[in-house]
Amino acid sequence: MTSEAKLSKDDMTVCFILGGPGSGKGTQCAKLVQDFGFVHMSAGDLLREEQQRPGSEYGELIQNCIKEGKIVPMEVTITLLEKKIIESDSNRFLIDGFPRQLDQALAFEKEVVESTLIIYLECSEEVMLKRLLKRGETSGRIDDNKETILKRFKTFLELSYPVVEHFRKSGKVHTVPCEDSVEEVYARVKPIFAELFKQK
Ligand SMILES: Nc1ncnc2c1ncn2[C@@H]1O[C@H](COP(=O)(O)OP(=O)(O)OP(=O)(O)O)[C@@H](O)[C@H]1O
Ligand SMILES: O=c1ccn([C@@H]2O[C@H](COP(=O)(O)O)[C@@H](O)[C@H]2O)c(=O)[nH]1
Ligand SMILES: [Mg+2]
Repeated sequence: MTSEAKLSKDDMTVCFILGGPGSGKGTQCAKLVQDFGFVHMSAGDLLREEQQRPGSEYGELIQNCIKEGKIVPMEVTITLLEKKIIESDSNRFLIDGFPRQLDQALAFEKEVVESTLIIYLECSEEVMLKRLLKRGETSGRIDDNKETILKRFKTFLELSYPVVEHFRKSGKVHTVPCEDSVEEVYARVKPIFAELFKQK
């Protein structure tokens, strides 16, 4: 990583999709991809891919962090995200579940590219817990169990939510209540994108 942003906000659009564990980030991103042609990059998925890549020097570190609901050092995550952006033909990206911590937000915007828009999916822990326990019946994710979910909630509140607060000052954050059905939540998200970006 260098000390200056490598990419320009004038040439590309990066939207951060933030929210607690199980708030529905991935679900809403899938719908935005269909309607607005963004490339969806889930930081968690990229880390899981890297963890499983034979020969990865970060495999064990990533696995331990995910199991404990902790945050993987930003050098690893930013390198994976940056590589995906540079390799892509697109210039519209939804970055789901990143930045997870204030220093990550500052580093990514300074060294890679500034974000255009932030969606914050607001959800109670009660609803998120219910969704994640249900997802855990089939997901196979090592962090979809009650013990890890509670740790993930703590990490979100203490380290990740301050990222949302930070971006609020820039006026880029749109807070979306997300305890209703997928379609009802998307009916709130879609107009935000429709106003800023052309539909496919
Ligand atoms: N609005 C909704 N109503 C009911 N269930 C939902 C809703 N949105 C998502 N879900 C379900 O909740 C679970 C979590 O959703 P999703 O994977 O999109 O969340 P996430 O924020 O990406 O979670 P994580 O942070 O763990 O990656 C999934 O099983 C999904 O089908
Ligand atoms: O930027 C990130 C994103 C994720 N992690 C780790 O992965 C898990 C799962 O993330 P999901 O977004 O729920 O898929 C998360 O609890 C962290 O341990 C990360 O460190 N940095
Ligand atoms: Mg997800």
